Amino acid sequence: MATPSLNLPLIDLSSTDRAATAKSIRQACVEHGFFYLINHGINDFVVNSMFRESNKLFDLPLSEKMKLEKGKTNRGYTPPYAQTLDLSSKFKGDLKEGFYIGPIKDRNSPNQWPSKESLPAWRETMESYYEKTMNVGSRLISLIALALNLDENYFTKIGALDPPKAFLRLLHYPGEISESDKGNYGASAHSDYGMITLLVTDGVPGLQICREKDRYPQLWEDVPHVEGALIVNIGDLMERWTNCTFRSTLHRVVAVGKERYSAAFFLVPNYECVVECLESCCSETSPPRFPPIKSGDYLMERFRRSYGY
Ligand SMILES: O=C(O)CCC(=O)C(=O)O
Ligand SMILES: [Fe+2]
Repeated sequence: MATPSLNLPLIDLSSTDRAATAKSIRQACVEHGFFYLINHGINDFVVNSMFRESNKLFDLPLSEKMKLEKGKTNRGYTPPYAQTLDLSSKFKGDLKEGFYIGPIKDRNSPNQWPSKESLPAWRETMESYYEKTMNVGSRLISLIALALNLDENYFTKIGALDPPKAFLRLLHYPGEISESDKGNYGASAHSDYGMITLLVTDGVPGLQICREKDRYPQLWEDVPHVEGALIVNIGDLMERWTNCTFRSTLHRVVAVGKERYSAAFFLVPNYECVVECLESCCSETSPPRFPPIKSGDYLMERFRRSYGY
């Protein structure tokens, strides 16, 4: 049976009617946990430059990339099979390789960069993409606060974005796969861990979502490419904050026999921030479903399990 395709909502970040935009965001997050963001202001040149440099990094020999291997602070290169997003997967790991870039100004945990000799424009290009996406993410978070009937600066005021914490993960999925990897995934089924994720892809298909995670059998639907749009999805900590009013939707990347590049920007709450049910999302009849948890504790545990350490 062919996989159905979805018509996810389109949210226009340039709209001056913030109340109407917040309303559309609320509907998208309640119904899908995924939407397209258009008119976000990150121009094609910035996105294309990011992909061009990302391509160059993944083209380096494995031995070169392994010199930049990610440590426990989550910055640097992750080879194929390093992570298994679906903890029930029978394969030795997901097919993707990746590269994490953390907060640019974080002096305690510096990023790793390829040498200027091998990739002279790399760092500058990635820092520029990171800053621009962070800016879009912050604007979106204030609209999400409005969508939750909160003050637009709510998440900044409670320290979730102070200082902002986000990881840009460049991803590369192989085209051809070996016999033993038949049935394996580029990225196996998972939901993201943080507040929101802002994703761009090179247009090669593969991303699918499953809206009802508890339904059996699961129904997976293709997320079509929309030129120029970012794909935004809600993460698990936002789902906890909203007492499941907003959905953190299960998704995966299937192997389509074609090489694929994407870049996921994970906006996560500052590690010191305590995530607990928002007042606007609980009532006597709908009490909090999760106990309060420190963002850093939650995220470290999720990372640890997916990387098997
Ligand atoms: O590459 C994609 O389209 C999705 C990646 C993803 O879901 C992730 O890295 O969390
Ligand atoms: Fe994801």
